[in-house]
Amino acid sequence: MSSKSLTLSLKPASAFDAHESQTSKPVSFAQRLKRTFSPAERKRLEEVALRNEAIDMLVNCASFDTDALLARLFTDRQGLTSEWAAERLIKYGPNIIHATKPPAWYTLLLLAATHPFQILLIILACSNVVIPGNVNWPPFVYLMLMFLFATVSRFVQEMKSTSAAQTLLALYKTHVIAFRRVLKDSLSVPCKLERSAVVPGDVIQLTAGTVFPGDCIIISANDLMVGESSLTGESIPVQKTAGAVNNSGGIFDCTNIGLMGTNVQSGVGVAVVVNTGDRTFISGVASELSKKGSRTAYDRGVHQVTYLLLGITVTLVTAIVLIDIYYGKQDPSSAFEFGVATACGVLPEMLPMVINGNLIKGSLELVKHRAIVKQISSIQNVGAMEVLCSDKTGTLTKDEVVLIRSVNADGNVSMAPLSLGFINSCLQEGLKNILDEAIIDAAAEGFADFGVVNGVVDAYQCIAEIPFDFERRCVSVVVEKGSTSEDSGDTMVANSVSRETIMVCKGAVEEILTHSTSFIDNNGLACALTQEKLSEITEMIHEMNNDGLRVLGVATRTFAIPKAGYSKVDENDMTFQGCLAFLDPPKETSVEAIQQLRDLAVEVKVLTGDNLNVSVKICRDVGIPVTHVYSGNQLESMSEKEFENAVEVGTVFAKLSPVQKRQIVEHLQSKGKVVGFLGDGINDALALKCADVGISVDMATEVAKDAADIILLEKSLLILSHAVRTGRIVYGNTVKYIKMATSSNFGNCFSNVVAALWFPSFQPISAIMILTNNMLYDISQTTMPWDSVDESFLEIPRKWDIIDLLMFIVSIGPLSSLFDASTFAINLNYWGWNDGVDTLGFFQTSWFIESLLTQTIIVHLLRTEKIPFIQSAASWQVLLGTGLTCVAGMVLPFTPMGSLLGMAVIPAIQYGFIFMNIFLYVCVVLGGKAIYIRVRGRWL
Ligand SMILES: Nc1ncnc2c1ncn2[C@@H]1O[C@H](COP(=O)(O)OP(=O)(O)OP(=O)(O)O)[C@@H](O)[C@H]1O
Ligand SMILES: [Mg+2]
Repeated sequence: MSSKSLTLSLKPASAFDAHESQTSKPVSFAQRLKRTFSPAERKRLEEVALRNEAIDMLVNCASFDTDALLARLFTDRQGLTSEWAAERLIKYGPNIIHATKPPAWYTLLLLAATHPFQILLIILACSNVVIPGNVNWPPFVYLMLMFLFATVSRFVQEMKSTSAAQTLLALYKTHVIAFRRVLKDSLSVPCKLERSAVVPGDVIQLTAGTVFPGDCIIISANDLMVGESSLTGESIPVQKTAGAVNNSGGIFDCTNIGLMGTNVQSGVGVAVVVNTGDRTFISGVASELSKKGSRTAYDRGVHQVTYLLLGITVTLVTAIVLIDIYYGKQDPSSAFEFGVATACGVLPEMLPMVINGNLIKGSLELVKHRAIVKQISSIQNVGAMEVLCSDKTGTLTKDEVVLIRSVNADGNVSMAPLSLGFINSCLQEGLKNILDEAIIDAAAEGFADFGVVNGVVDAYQCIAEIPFDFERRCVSVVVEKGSTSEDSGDTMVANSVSRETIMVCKGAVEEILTHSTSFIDNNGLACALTQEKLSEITEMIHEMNNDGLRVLGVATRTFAIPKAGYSKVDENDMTFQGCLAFLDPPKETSVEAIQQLRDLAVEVKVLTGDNLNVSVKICRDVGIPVTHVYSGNQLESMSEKEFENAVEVGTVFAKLSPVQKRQIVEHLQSKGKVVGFLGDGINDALALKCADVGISVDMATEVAKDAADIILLEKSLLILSHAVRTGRIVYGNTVKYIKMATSSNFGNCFSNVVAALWFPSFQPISAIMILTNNMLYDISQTTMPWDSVDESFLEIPRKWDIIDLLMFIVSIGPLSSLFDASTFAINLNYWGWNDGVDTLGFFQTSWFIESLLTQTIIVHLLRTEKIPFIQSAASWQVLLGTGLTCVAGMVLPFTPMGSLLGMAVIPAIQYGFIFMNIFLYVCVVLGGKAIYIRVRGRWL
């Protein structure tokens, strides 16, 4: 290592140091912080100050010319050396936003310990030891042990889910191309860097699909259009420029700034990274954005369930407390304590644990089927998916596009379109996709026959490019014949390609024809493109499309005098050179996969940017109905009503722009549908982000992968049917828990109201017994993710339905109250346990056992719509869990722990009464279930 490079490598760090030392430790600010805020708040505020400073510096940099900017960032156009990059990586840390890092273990522990349920346990525990003269240690110890157990189990579950999420994220990587060199004097090479390895000063390449890896200043741009919807919600891309700008308007007015997370929609360029990780603009809004972005069907469902349960709890508990106070059964503080314990009984506080357990299990299951779930909650949305919108290439068709025909405007085989297409595909730097690859492959073969493959591209110098975009659907390069290999091109390229400046445009054939005024005939002569000829060419293209061929048009325009710059408006008055036809055959598995999705009641719609005829042909081949097909233009000219109808009935939508793809997804969602979107292109990113579940593939563009929730390691619809089934199992086991827990807890709570009115002088169960009951039941429920789900349940999409949940709770819940009432009657009248003092232990113990047993046994009835054990049995884990809970409940009164809880050993005959009650209860629930299914048409 030379001393020169060492000096240079140290410079950046010290310069940035100086910058930071001004910002992070301004003495008065720090002192003020210390005086006013807690250490955690102080840290957060310091971070905010640092970020603001970094953003100010970014805006400041926007006004620098490129050389000054690079000097300021201690880098140059060749990029960083490996050593500089390594030093900066140590200094600034990996390029990760703090908000997306997993919480530390102590944060999880703190959250687990401060859950309302846990706080209540502490309050109840302390209430036994704080009143002087009434200190009761055993219940205190018991409640504290309960607190410990609940905290540890919640903490372990949270740790498991965090590490599973991290494992899944580690399977998925995002990249960017940066220029780096080994030493200062070495040649700079573009290298594929993982996004987390990008550091300030890195010089990165921008092509369509690139996601800005940090906050950057653009130093070179050619028709660079950047999508900022991830930040601003605005779907129209913004034109970016290179070079100094007036920065007085702020960050969004500086057209040379590319912010982290935004992406290149079209065009090419180079940018230098200024800020990374927590210093970026997006890091300040990351948590807000993630909140906004996560309102999927699942999240909406969970929110609704939470509010519903809170509503029910508050209503019933208020009723109990008021009745107790009214009858003077307890003093207000004990009534409140009892009320809170009852609330704990109703709330399924294991819900987050059960949901997480289910999600983790499902996500890890999907990895086996070669799909990575980026956001584990998406797994439920896949199960709920009713419509899958998909693009066409690589999904329905193979990812192996082959060029099979190159024809002129007369339909005769001609090498000119291929050679021109080849020049265009090789020289364009923007979006190179499988069509370009197919052209290059075919041209290489074709040219090889003529022995001139090498040198053709060298013979032409690209002087300008008008990059591809999905609105124009074409790309142009402007070339000049170079001097290095005089003869090489002439044999291949049509006569019109001479030594002049020529623009070669290739793209969707309809668009190319619209902008052409002449064509090259069989003799190589340019003729006027009449209406008649146009119809003839269109007819020829239709025929190729009907054979399943994708067709691109190629046209040229010659400039006698080179222009200073070229843009879209120059793509006019062109000479149509001919067509390139590609074979894009459907995958063998597509028919089966579509059928599988249909069997799972998932409707498939194809949303493509490609031509209508070829899309219809492919869809027909794979079994997608093609009776209602629409093109983007048709949709545009429709009234709102017509559009709604078209989106509803249509199965194939062609020639769509990226915004139209998103509009269709949005519209389906507004009709209450859960929508999935499968796509891999830049043009799919908006729709992917907007869908309830965005699905992309590992080979996709970075922007599509970024927007997706699930990444398939193989682009196959077959994986999707596994994903759908897994999602539905996850949903099934979650909803089972919610319905079972809430309905039986609701029943118990309702029985408490009945008891409060019936025998106002004492409580049917003590607060501590409610908590014990609740805890035993919850332990048995932790086995729920391992339960099996009936095949019939997996047949249709399942989504959260709050009305259904409410109906379930109020219809099934109170059934248990009937038998609770019967136990109360036996206790009061047969045994005479009604003094609320000497016989209180008997009364409360017998109801404790009865309520725990009914609640646990009923799990087997509620978990399936079929006849339990005979037609559908739970998994062994659930059988074991519920069995042990029942045994524990019955044994408890005989143990010292039982007496601690105030339990008494009840007469053997009372067990007989309880079992009889339970038997009758099971019969009634079976009957109730049959009626419920008949009326509501569903069970779970
Ligand atoms: N490399 C290219 N050069 C020129 N034109 C292209 C190129 N790639 C695509 N096009 C044109 O743009 C249109 C839309 O692009 P594309 O087919 O990739 O859209 P899409 O919605 O992703 O379709 P698909 O469903 O097939 O993936 C194509 O039909 C084609 O006419
Ligand atoms: Mg595509």
